[in-house]
Amino acid sequence: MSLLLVLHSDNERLEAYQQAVTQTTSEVYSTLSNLFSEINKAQHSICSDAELKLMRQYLWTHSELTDIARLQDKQIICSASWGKLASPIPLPVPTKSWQKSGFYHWRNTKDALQGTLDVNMIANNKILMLVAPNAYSSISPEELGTGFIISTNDGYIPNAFGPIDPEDIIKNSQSSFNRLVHQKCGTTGSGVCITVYNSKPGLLGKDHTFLLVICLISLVLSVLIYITLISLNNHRNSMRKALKRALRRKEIYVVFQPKVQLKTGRVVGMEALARWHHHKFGQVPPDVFVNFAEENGLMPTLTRVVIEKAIGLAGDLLRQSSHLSLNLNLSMADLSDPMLLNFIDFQRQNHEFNAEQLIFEITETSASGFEQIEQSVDRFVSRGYRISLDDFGTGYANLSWLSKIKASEIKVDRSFTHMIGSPHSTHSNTLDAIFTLLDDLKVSTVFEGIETQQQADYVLNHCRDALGQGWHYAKPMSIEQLQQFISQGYVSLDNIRPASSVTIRPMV
Ligand SMILES: Nc1nc2c(ncn2[C@@H]2O[C@@H]3COP(=O)(O)O[C@H]4[C@@H](O)[C@H](n5cnc6c(=O)[nH]c(N)nc65)O[C@@H]4COP(=O)(O)O[C@H]3[C@H]2O)c(=O)[nH]1
Repeated sequence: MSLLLVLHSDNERLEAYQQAVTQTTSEVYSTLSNLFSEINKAQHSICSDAELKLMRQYLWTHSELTDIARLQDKQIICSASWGKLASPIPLPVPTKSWQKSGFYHWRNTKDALQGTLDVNMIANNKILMLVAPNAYSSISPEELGTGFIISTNDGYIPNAFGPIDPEDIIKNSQSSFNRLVHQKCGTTGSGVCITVYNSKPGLLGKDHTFLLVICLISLVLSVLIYITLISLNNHRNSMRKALKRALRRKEIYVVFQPKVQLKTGRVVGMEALARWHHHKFGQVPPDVFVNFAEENGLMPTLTRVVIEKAIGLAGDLLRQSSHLSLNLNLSMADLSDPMLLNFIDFQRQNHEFNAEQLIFEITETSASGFEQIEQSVDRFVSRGYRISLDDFGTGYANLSWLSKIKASEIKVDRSFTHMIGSPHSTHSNTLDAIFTLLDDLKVSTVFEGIETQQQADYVLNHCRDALGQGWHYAKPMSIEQLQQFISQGYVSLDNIRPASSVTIRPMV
């Protein structure tokens, strides 16, 4: 990520650098072409005092030049700095000549007058300009490894600066992982191309302080990640220990949520839901500790504790009211637990109620191991227990499950119930499809998560025999509250109505 940001900022900086080189080049080129035409236009006699005066005025006002000279027969005969020469100086061989325009160029050649400095020179048949070596100093790159190249459209390079052979950059002008290259042609008004490059993009080009800062930041981040992972691991470890202890001490407790027949408002059963309160972690949500138990192989114990507690609390009620059922949640691991059925039988026989009053909820979480699940379900059914398909509509293989698993109840996930009243047409289409499917299946259907009267009415209008569960009727509660709820009817508890105009009737 940080590398990408560095590369992005490298690109932006190179773009700005290209603009600066383009601007300086335009200025130098327009100065030179103005001077050529101004001196030509002046029509003074060659090397006269008037011409020398004019050349000096130009020289002093243009810092890009070190001298302006007058030529005759390819020899220098006077210059703004040196005046009339005692004897003419022949011009060196140019690096490049353009026959058509009559211009010559010398790149990095010894100054034709003094022979000391390496300069760039440009001339036509009459005038020679010596370009100051510092003409481009204002755009010398600050970045390590950055340079520029000015090239004409016939491939000649009048000026270049930077650590890499300019020919090499022009030949391979594509950017690569170790070189960023930007090239633009025709933007200076003189037809030349400006190429800028960074031969050390990304972290390669950063100075030691920058790299040190990056290393320190990475180190601090690694340490933070390490500490977070360690503390997460410690948290998991201490949670694992706490859950084990809670299971050993049977501190997991059970609450019950009533299941209501929508058309009569009668309570027909209840679902047992596990709860865990820990002095340090607080009230841990069941989704969390159930998953945690699954991941840590604690599921067989958790399921046994919940079943024992739920039957222990609700057993008498079930014996006295044979029309009531108790829903218990099972995980996939429980289905393949060979001793679980015997444990359930034992708990049930202690309280002497019918096997069919127990409904075991299973959730489709994976399409794998399907045959094994089918066999386990058959074992439960053969002992008289009932099976409920929980969270219907959210699993992997609803229809194939329905055709093979001997489920006597389907619990429609609350996400569907919550679509009721939604203005989206896709939601009402989905609901229509669910109701048609359920109508064909002819099994008992429970709508989970009914929270409003509107939802209760809608379900009842589409499915006369539907059962419902949700906060509209009651939230999960203790067994004492449940008994009171059943005997009084929920109207007196929450002051809410049953579906349509149905009145709730006290049970038992
Ligand atoms: N928003 C909304 N929620 C409603 C409403 N009515 C009921 N609920 C919640 O919906 C969940 C229904 O249980 P579930 O689908 O079996 O889903 C359960 C079940 O899969 C799992 N679970 C709970 N107890 C046990 C257990 O003893 N064993 C196993 N294996 N899983 C359990 O944890 C899940 C969550 O349990 P809870 O948090 O108790 O959440 C419960 C219940 O409190 C409503 O109107 N609106």
